[in-house]
Amino acid sequence: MHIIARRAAKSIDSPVLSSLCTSRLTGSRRLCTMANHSPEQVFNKPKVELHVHLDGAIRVQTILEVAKRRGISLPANTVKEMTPLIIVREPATLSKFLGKFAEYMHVVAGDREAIKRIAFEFVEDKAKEGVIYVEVRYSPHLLANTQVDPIQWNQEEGDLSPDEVVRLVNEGLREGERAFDIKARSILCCMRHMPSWSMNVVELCKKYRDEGVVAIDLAGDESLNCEANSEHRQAYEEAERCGIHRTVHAGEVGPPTVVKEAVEVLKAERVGHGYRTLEDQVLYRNLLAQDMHFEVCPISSKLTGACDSDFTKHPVITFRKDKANYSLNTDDPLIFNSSLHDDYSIAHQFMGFTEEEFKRLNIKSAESCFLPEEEKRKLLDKLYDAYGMTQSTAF
Ligand SMILES: O=c1[nH]cnc2c1ncn2[C@@H]1O[C@H](CO)[C@@H](O)[C@H]1O
Repeated sequence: MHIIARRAAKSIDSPVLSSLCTSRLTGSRRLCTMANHSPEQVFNKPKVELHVHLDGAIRVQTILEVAKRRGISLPANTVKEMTPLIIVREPATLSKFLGKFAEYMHVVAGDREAIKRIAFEFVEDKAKEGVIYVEVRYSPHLLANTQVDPIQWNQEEGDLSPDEVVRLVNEGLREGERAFDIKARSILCCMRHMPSWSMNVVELCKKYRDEGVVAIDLAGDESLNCEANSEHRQAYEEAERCGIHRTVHAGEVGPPTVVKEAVEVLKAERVGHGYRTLEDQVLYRNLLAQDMHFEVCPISSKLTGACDSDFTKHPVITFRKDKANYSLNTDDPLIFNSSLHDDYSIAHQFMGFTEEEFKRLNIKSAESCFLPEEEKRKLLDKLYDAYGMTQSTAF
């Protein structure tokens, strides 16, 4: 099998793989040993990532440096001491996981330099993982300290608006693209518990659609609000009216009705996670027939408690068997202490993914990305080329 490229890689000693594998809740020992000691990297080829949160993908070192510069005291001063305070090691709940953002968001929120920096460094980190196209998402309101009600993370009112946050992230991503030769676009998140922000989110999507913002998302705790509030619905209606692309976190921990609503009411073109779709076979078959894209995040789904902690029972195995349209993504690599290589390794080692399937899912990801058609075509050509395929031999 040619799937494994022999190369020294970060994933070799990946803390997440060893912690996931030594967990009593995970699969077999043989696979664990392989994950811990294998000097090999799964699928060392260009990749596309569609579901990753900017504020869940910050470097711990950056958090420490920004805190120091701003005179913000943290409970730890080194990466080694700070990391355990931020990460989730064992399967928890989505609500508990979301609480982890409070450990560090106050450090970067409201700070222009930090926001631009995290966007730039994000692109560098993705380039190192072999990602050639990424769509990164965040809530501008969670990083602002004015023109947002309520101001988050106990910040004092300042002068950084959600609008300026978007401009700063755009700049950081653009500089990252130039420096690391990959393409990065962004998705702006509405938050389930903050419907009053949503119209502003869609307005920002419209304003910055020519500067790298490609879509709107609805994130946050689906377990608390199963039905989208009318303000979210209005924002999505406006997005559709203006041709802004749409994705929605749905069926991660919420029931299949959330997925149905996302697709039928919010007119989502992709589903964030979507695991619980499988509980409604009629809905699932319909979505398969529509070639709906599922943004799957394996490690995340275990640590948020969204899926069974045994990876050999993961819904993406069914997606693969059914030749569904899905991507593999990290979601929040900071909090899961993971990398995209780790997610691919899990898919390979516990779910039997082959090189053929990795190629197929990356091509489906590119087809489902929110780039304009011509740019999408170029991205697809790059992948076909890197995978030694012509379009006629495509899946
Ligand atoms: O897996 C997830 N499910 C739902 N919401 C999430 C997940 N990961 C992050 N966020 C939420 O999205 C916000 C904007 O990036 C994050 O601040 C977090 O609250």
